[in-house]
Amino acid sequence: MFIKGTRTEVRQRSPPQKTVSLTKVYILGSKVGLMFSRLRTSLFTRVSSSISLSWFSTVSSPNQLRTMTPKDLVEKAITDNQIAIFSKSYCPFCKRAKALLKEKFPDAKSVIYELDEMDDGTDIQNYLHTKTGQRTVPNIFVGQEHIGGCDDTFAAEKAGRIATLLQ
Ligand SMILES: N[C@@H](CCC(=O)N[C@@H](CS)C(=O)NCC(=O)O)C(=O)O
Repeated sequence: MFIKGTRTEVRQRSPPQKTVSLTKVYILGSKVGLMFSRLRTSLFTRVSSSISLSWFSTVSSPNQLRTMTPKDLVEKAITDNQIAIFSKSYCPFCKRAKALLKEKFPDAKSVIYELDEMDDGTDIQNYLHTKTGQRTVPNIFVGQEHIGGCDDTFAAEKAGRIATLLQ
């Protein structure tokens, strides 16, 4: 603006610094993130223990076997159990097969490995592929015999083969 030939600058005040409030937002964001992370961990722990307490009553937790090689883990799971299921927690075929076997054979000594939740899950899946020729999950063994995937398990159960293998 010009007044009497002299240039008068009209300076606007710079807005108040936002650093403090941004820092607060950042801290709040971190706290919310931490809360979600804790909630997720607690849910995971609860789900894992509820599975362990129901159908795998007589089997040691899969986590205790983590130091074994993939081959030893697979072979021990098969020899130590009547039913061994190599699964992935989110897999719908795995869910169907697990539900069927649990419903029809609730007393069978069983173990389920959720390969997607294990550090060496991919190595275990690779070993299963070498052993059985099957690349997919679920990969199921009953009475030390390879049954196959979900469809194979339903067919075997319908044919009475699983009941026979468990006798
Ligand atoms: N027909 C198969 C289908 C199994 C299948 O497609 N499983 C998927 C997961 S839902 C799989 O193994 N994908 C490859 C992988 O996860 O490595 C069965 O009855 O088991």
